[in-house]
Amino acid sequence: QDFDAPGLHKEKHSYQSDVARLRKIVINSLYSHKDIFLRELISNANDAIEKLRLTALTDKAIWDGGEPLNITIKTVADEDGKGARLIISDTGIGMSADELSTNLGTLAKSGTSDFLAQAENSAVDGTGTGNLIGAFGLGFYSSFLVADRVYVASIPPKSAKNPNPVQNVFSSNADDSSFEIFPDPRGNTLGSHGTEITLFLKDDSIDYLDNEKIKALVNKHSSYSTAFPVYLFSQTTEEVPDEEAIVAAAEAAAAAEAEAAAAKAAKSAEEQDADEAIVEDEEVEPETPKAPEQPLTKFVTVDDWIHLNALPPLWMRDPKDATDEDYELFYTAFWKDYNKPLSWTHFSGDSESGTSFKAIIYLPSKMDEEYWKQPLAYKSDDVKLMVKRVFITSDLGEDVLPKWAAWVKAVVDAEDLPLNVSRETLQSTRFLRQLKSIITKRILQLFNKLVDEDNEKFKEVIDVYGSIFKLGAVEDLKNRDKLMSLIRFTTNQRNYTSLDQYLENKKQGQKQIFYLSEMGKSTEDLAQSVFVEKLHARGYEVLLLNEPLDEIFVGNLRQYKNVPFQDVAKAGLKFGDEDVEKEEKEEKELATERYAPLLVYLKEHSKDVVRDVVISNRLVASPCAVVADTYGYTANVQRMMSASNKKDSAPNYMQEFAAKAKVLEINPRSPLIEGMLKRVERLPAEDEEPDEEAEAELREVASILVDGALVRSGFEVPNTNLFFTRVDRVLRRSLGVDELAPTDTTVKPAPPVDPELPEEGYPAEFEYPPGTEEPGIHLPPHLKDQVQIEMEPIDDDEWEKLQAGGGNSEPEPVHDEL
Ligand SMILES: Nc1ncnc2c1ncn2[C@@H]1O[C@H](COP(=O)(O)OP(=O)(O)OP(=O)(O)O)[C@@H](O)[C@H]1O
Repeated sequence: QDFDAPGLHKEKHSYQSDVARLRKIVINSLYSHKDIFLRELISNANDAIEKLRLTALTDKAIWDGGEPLNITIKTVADEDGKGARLIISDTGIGMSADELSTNLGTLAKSGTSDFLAQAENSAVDGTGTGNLIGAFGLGFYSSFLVADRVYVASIPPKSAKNPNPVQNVFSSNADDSSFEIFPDPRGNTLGSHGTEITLFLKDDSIDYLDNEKIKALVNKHSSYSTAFPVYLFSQTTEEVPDEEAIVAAAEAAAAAEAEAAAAKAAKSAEEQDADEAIVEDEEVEPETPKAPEQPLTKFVTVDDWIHLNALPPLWMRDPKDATDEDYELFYTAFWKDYNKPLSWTHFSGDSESGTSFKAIIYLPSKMDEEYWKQPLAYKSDDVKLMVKRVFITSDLGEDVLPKWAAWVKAVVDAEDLPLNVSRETLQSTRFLRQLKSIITKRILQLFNKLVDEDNEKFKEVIDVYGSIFKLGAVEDLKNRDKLMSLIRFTTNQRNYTSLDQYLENKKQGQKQIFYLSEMGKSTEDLAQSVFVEKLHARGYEVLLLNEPLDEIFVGNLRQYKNVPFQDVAKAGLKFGDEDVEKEEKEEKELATERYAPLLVYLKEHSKDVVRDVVISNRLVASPCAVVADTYGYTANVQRMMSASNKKDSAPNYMQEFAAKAKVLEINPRSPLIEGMLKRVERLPAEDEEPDEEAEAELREVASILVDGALVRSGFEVPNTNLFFTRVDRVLRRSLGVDELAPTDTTVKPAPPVDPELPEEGYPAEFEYPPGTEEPGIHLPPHLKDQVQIEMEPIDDDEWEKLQAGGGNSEPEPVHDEL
């Protein structure tokens, strides 16, 4: 009986809407990647067998270790008229009718809707379909790339919940929005557990009937997807001895011999009779009759199961026998990461506890986004522990790796651990405790090897792992020095500079490592900062830090090889060359004397923002800058503090104090500052008649100067509106426009309240954009930060037309802009 036999009771179910969408995307956009279906189905089969084996560790009734665990592939040409089929079976955990319906009819993944929206977009513009496969395992639904009809027959093992499991079938057509579930009309063909997926191939996919193609595909994409054997059904024609023909031939030969003997006897009797009569007759031997010629072999079709993944797993092989491609394919198959790994190391060893093991450690080329959300709480399941090639667990507990290395992907195969080791016992084994230092040591070695051997690759490493090294240096005291030596910085002079290189470039007398830190700012912008200008002009190197971790990093470490870090935006900066410093000191003293009136004036004027105003020796071209005290907040830290304290309404005096702990530094060589000094000096003395206009003007210039210094130094101005009103006034003055001439600020008020209430709800035919439940403007996620919505002004005529159309008889005042 087949799946479509008449009279079967088939229960019809609808696909969850996301499944319908996903299937559509898969079918429409991944056409040129059809091959992936096989990899996906083999990977599912592997997972199902793995699950069976793991469940059986605690419940022997499920599988006693006797029956073989394997995956089989069989092709059937359309000789029986049912259609060409590819059948993929496994002896895994199987599914009940309910599981068939939930697992194959719904998507349980979080973030699926986002993914689908993204996928739909990339499918529309034809880009990124390759990435799409990478971003999301398309799993079972990729079957529909090659099949227009799919049947999944499955039976779960006997369990307390399901003591008499039945083999059920899930069936669906590629274009159906529903699927059916029904008991398998063939009865139980799968034994005690397992799944069989029958793909009725589309006309354009008949080439998957070719065993050679299947072999090539499994070799390329799936030889590492599973450690369980994958067998391909094959039929070959062989020439074998044809027993029947041999017997018949022997009989025929015997008969012919007998006939010949009889003929000979008859002839000799005849000869005796005629002996005297015909003496001259020549003696002629009677011809021996030949047995009819028959082939003694025949051609038979021989069924065979070819083992496709017979090579030992990659980690068990000698690294010399494996190619880069082998390592890359293994990585993809094992961790389902479709981005090529950055690098890897393959080694074997003996732990101190005497366990010998083989391992491969990979550096992924992208950090899992989840990692950076909470690097110190990230728990990976990417270190896979095997015992004698059998997967045991990837849950190795909290501390299997240092936090900074929790992203690593590794497979470790231990020879001498018991196969049925439970997670709890495992965690107390010495081997696991040693694993942490083994893996950490090897990762660091791998990074150092890249530093020594492959500079270009190491730059890629820095782009991905740069922040990780900083985190590690803060968090992992034991490996701090090694991690510090891996960190690279952009400086005002070069890129990818290590701290050792920085120290080699240190100038005579320099006793500080100079840095400027502002999160999120480009290093180009940082290099232009007022705080860097003099250091740069004099040839000093300054580390330009713009990553979130940087401030924490320098704040925690404070020094490298006994040389302290110095924030160039803070007080305490010392060049260290005594002569210059002496000269500068004298210059500064002279300037302080000369600029005393301006310093006093500015100090009074900016007392709400800064603690003091002083002559600067750090500025070259800029007129002024705001510098934080050693204990004060830099602009960067102040921004971080105010972002994290927005909701905290209670005033924090410590913070206010720290925020004000900054100094305005002015550049005595700047003409602007000189000009201001002159203006201050020209102000009438206290006992003279005040010149209100001149005073107001100077106040304004001073305010703009202080605010400008704040902005230049990365701080926010206290009152942006006021700042711009002042700039506006100065601009008017410089243009000779009347400062007090008012701007026409009249606007047309809104029309009166509309008495008509909008209808509730939305029209019946209203369709929300896919993936949204709320009305509104919905942008696909990749456009969210790039698109701004602008309202178009409606001109008066148009508005009046609208008004007239709306039946409003009285002319209403109208808006000139909406
Ligand atoms: N051969 C199988 N045996 C048992 N269960 C299966 C089999 N194939 C699929 N399933 C079940 O169906 C679910 C959905 O499969 P699907 O391939 O769509 O996604 P997935 O395997 O969970 O994810 P991904 O393919 O992205 O790894 C699986 O999680 C599993 O529970």
